[in-house]
Amino acid sequence: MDLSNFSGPSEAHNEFRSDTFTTPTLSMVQSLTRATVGDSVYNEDNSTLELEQKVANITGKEAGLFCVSGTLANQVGVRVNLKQPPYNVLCDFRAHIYVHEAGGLATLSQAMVQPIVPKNGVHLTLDDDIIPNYIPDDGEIHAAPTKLICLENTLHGMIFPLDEIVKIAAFCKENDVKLHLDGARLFNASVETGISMKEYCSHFDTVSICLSKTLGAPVGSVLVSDAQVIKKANHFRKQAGGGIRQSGILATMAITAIDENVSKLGATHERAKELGKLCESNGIMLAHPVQTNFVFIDFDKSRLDGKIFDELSKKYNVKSYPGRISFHYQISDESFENIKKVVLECLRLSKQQESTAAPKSAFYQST
Ligand SMILES: Cc1ncc(COP(=O)(O)O)c(C=O)c1O
Ligand SMILES: C[C@@H](O)[C@H](N)C(=O)O
Repeated sequence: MDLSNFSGPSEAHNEFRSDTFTTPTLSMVQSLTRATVGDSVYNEDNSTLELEQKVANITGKEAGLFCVSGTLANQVGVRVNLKQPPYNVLCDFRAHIYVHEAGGLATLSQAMVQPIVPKNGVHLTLDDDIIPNYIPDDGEIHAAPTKLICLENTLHGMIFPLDEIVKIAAFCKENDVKLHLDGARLFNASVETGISMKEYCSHFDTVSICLSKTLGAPVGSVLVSDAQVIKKANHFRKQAGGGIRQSGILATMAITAIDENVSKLGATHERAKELGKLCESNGIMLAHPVQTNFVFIDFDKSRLDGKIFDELSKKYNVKSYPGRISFHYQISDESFENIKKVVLECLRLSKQQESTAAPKSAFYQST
């Protein structure tokens, strides 16, 4: 069997569009020899049960539910926290669950969503953002009471401060509001801060953890919570068509991704920070501070030309959005040098061209 496709450099070696492009490794493929093939709709696949328990143990929760995507893990995580409409969900206006999950909050949860622009421009705070937008469940029939708050850590690569999480969690407990974390890149936050996954997750009712991005598994996320909550979440997952039959082959690859790649996240952050420093030392404005694996360049304020960036990306054989440069552990040394050349040459040529209408970056707009 020719496995050379998995043993050479990853196809994602020059991929800066997203860490979702990470590809399965030879060790992940080899893990398939250990995969069980039970029907996990009946909770009879041991590899899937092993993965779910592994992530539950890492996060300090009782149970986990393997989902085929972070979107499904989030949407089931939201739904399982909500009981009787009308209700309102508070989140950051940039939150993935609001911007990139196809309106699932409205359709799957019948939720009114209140997207909030954080006053500090970086992350939500209890006093400045949550409390002013919180709607009490006091019987006032014109409103939809707030019954869930969703945080995201990291959000655009930025780490949500633990002290603020603690304050928001205490508020939720005092006001019978549930708290969900979109932890698609929580491993990145934990590696960067040294704060354990258990500590972060202890403040939330439900947490979704992605394994298919920064960790490099081909598929999957795990929703973690109390056992009773996960039992009900499984019901909503099935309702959404998310019941998976022989998921053991995906589970063993995800287990391998956790075992082998968490330790590699720090190096991806260092590269992102290096690119961020290079930008700032050359007068290029960043839309967000670089804290983990994303560099968000403010093309408008920096007067950079997105078309020039795209042309240079082709010239240097890298794939990237102008406004967001994403790092992951499969980026090659050569591609890292090339993305730096793209950014610096884009600055030089944009200045040269002094285009008066620098087009907005194609994908992520700065706030
Ligand atoms: C913060 C965040 N949450 C959730 C998701 C959803 O994950 P998926 O693309 O697997 O649905 C993503 C996507 O990468 C994400 O960036
Ligand atoms: C686009 C979005 O769904 C994906 N999570 C990304 O960050 O690339």
